[in-house]
Amino acid sequence: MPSKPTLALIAHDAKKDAMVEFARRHLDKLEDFNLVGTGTTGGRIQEAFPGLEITRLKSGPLGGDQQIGAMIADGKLQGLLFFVDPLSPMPHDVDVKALMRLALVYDLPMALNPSTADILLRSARLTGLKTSSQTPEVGTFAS
Ligand SMILES: O=C(CO)COP(=O)(O)O
Repeated sequence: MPSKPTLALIAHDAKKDAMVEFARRHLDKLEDFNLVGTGTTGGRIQEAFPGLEITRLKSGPLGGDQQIGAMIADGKLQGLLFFVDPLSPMPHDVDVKALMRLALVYDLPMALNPSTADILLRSARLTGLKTSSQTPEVGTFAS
């Protein structure tokens, strides 16, 4: 039996309630994935839903975004739900940007707000049809 696809959940502080609410709406569906999350986001989800397994990485500002970026580069992630706060300055803005950039480089399904995440989670593409292990065309980066 194929292993479950891996889905990363990340939310900035102002969006953490929205992420918990999103998880509540999709609890059944989320069980179809290996879940990983940045430290605080993962903690909030664990606290709200103790039966749901989620691997917690470091907190975003302490390297969690970069850990998830590395998973994308290694082909270990099939989807990213990243509820971004567009109204607050972030000390780790460069990490946020780098993570989104890798999701774009590898054409990883990525949702940045709950309404798009609702759509993405319904997509068959996310449930195992795609892996992010393809290396982008080297020519893409030629100067
Ligand atoms: O800062 C984050 C993403 O950029 C999220 O990290 P936390 O889930 O640890 O708050």
